Amino acid sequence: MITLIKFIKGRVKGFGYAFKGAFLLLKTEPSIQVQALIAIGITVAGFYFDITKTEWILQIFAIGLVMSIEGLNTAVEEIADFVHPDFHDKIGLIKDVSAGAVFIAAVIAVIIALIIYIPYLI
Ligand SMILES: Nc1ncnc2c1ncn2[C@@H]1O[C@H](COP(=O)(O)OP(=O)(O)OP(=O)(O)O)[C@@H](O)[C@H]1O
Repeated sequence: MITLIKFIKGRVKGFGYAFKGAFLLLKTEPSIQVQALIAIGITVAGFYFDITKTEWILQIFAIGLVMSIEGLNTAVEEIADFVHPDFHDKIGLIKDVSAGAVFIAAVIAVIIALIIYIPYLI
């Protein structure tokens, strides 16, 4: 029983840290702020065009994919700047690869958006 309470307390604590991290990202990261605005815009579009349940799922998945990978990209950039604040080719490569992951997710999200909305617009 005590182990279970400890476990639950640990998870609640972990959730608190994660919530703080998400809040910090939204408060301090311009790219996440832009993505959050796009997410709001596309959500309004979803209601406007009355998209289907499956389209909502795809849309929410795409938003989550881009924003969560952007969060990880920010973490990678922070680690890179912390372990090696000076210019280094390897740090540049690490940051480029990390940004590349965001780019892939963003391209996927745009493709999903086009598949959803083009039929409503033609
Ligand atoms: N210490 C460094 N050494 C070598 N190249 C770097 C270094 N810091 C940044 N770069 C290069 O500059 C690019 C931009 O890095 P930066 O840390 O400014 O990220 P950013 O794309 O502006 O991040 P964001 O806009 O998400 O905060 C990197 O992708 C990398 O090519």
